[in-house]
Amino acid sequence: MMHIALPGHAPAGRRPRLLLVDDQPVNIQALHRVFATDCQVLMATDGQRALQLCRDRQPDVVLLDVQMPGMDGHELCAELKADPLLRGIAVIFVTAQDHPDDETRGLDAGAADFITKPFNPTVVRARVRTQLTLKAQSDLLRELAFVDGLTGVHNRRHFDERLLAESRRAQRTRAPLAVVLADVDHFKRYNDALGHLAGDDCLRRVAAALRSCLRRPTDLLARYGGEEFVCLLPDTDLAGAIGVAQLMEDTVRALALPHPGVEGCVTISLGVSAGNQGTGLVEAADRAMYLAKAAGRGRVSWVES
Ligand SMILES: Nc1nc2c(ncn2[C@@H]2O[C@H](COP(=O)(O)OP(=O)(O)OP(=O)(O)O)[C@@H](O)[C@H]2O)c(=O)[nH]1
Repeated sequence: MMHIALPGHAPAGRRPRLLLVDDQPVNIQALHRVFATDCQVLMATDGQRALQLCRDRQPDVVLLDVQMPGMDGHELCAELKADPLLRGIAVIFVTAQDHPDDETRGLDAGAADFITKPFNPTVVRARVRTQLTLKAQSDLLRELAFVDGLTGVHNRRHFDERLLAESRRAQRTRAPLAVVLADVDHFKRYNDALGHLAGDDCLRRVAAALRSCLRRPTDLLARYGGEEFVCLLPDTDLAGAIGVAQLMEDTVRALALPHPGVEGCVTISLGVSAGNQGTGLVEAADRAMYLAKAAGRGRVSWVES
């Protein structure tokens, strides 16, 4: 078999992740042999299990049998394309049918390509490689679109998307989820005293300090707007999140950035909330942050949910 190198630039440097869906294990085995060396291969023999794997493991490409008992390939493809968190997964239908109407139906449902059985391994590899390259490029563009230009941390759009995904996960697993909001104190006075360029530099240094406080790969820091930052901490309860917030307060204070507007140094006020579902967490953290402001700034407050 001619060897075609598969792109290795999937998100976070991981190997491309492929999901094989077919109700006949023998077909899955045949495809598994083609991709086992280059890809992380996930397998499912029914549509429901495949959908769950898409939610839990976010494959880059799905090779999907059209005819399956229960949820068939078209239904699964429609489910994926209707979900904002899953619609980026490229779907390639693998089917015994080669009637143009079937192909049109599949492409209309959002499939990226079509492969007919019995398949030629070299052709399948080439087609999957094309989809993996396109997927890696669109992941890169998404990544760039999700970064804040001033500070280099994620932006609010990315936070909102991750909050939705982590909320679903927290509800499913009953794991706690925490949000920390951090706002630079008297930042208007800082800008007024030193100018906007110095203000921008201050925001960059605060962002770097906040980022240094996050240790887990699943923790997320984003610029929420202006001089406000937000952290999403999966699998973290209120006590854990208060600890992270306190470390952030200490770390920014330790920068000892002079703040002429208050005759002291730059501080942040933080609000913390935690719960089993994302809805209301940001609002609760915002309320807590205003409590920290009202209590004198440069401190952490929290609300139980
Ligand atoms: N330099 C700079 N300033 C910004 C940026 N985004 C927002 N700001 C400024 O941040 C200031 C926020 O002011 P306020 O919302 O009144 O809050 P504050 O002065 O920090 O006061 P407290 O939050 O009550 O401590 C405004 O002057 C904004 O212009 C930015 O990207 N760069």
